[in-house]
Amino acid sequence: MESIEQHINLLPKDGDVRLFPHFFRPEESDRLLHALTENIAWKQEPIVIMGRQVMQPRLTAWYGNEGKAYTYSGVTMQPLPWTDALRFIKSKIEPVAGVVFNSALLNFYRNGNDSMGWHRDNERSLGPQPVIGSVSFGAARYFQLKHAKEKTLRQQVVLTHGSFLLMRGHTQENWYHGVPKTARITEPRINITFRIIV
Ligand SMILES: O=C(O)CCC(=O)C(=O)O
Ligand SMILES: [Fe+2]
Repeated sequence: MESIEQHINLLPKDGDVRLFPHFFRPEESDRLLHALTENIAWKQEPIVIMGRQVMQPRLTAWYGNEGKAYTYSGVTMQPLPWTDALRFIKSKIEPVAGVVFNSALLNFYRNGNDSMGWHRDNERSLGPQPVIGSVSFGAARYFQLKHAKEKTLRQQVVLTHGSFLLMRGHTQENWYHGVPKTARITEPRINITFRIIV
């Protein structure tokens, strides 16, 4: 099994982010990309930014254990039950992450014009020092991190088809992350962030 110790921390301080670029084999990743594209209840949801309702620049879905509701921008969402593909992915990453996840936010980036703005996954419902397991399939996209206080501290990695990124420790307190728009990418990308709602 892959272990965290074989992978260096991508952050210079104040957090812990490890990347496993080829966590799932290419054929397995193709199969999972297909299953997730077809069998997830993808929706484009509105969000409120500075008092105005706008559509999110990507499709999303929320899956998890029964009873683990999730509140996001004032809206409480009930999770859909795990699909086979999600259960399979969860079972592969949990031994490496060293935790058992109970929910997942899924994002579908239709092309390079879809994105995720700078944010921290530091909601109260995730508890202190949350462990977040992020799995990606499809188009390779940049994943960026920037320190909350020291604006010159930045990190960027490419999240490829079948990669696994683990964020833990003080990362969500001290670092923002996001997925910028990218010109010329026409292929979709799916990302799943597995979480623990406490
Ligand atoms: O798409 C990604 O790689 C990032 C997703 C993310 O940050 C999130 O779901 O909170
Ligand atoms: Fe995030």
